[in-house]
Amino acid sequence: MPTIGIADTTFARCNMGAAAVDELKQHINAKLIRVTVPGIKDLPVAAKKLIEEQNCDIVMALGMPGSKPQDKTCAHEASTGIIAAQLMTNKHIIEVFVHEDEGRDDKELSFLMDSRTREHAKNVVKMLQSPEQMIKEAGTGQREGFADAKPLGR
Ligand SMILES: Cc1nc2c(=O)[nH]c(=O)nc-2n(C[C@H](O)[C@H](O)[C@H](O)CO)c1C
Repeated sequence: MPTIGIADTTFARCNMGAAAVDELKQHINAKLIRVTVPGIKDLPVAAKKLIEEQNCDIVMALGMPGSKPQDKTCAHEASTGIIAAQLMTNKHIIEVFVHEDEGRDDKELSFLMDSRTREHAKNVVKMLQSPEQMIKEAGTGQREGFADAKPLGR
């Protein structure tokens, strides 16, 4: 049985961790280990600890960068840290970030945070259980949250 780590933040304005747990439970029989940290810059070490200390096979790193310039910088730093943690551990850490200004209003932001989390949870299940399905979807313009892009058909 695989072990999946879920790391989320208190900074986010929706409970992304709960959405991930709910979606994963619908699709996979796995041990789920959840941690919550203050913000996205705390996610890299949280994910690394889930992999190294809790033996997670894969981790979802969930967060909401705010809309201010300093939040954008923070998001870039957090992403760099998450990539470094992946390289250090040789495990995937699926970064699920929803920028606060991606939604036109609170309703759309809430929808996006939930739907992007859930669609990436399904990606995690596929990556663990049926990587061949990911290959089938290569180049199909998949987008998590909003509508998929149109494939170019070549
Ligand atoms: C400026 C800033 N912006 C964000 C953000 O947009 N989203 C987020 O989740 N967290 C932010 N933080 C907090 C940091 O990620 C971190 O939690 C603190 O610096 C403590 O390590 C900070 C400090």
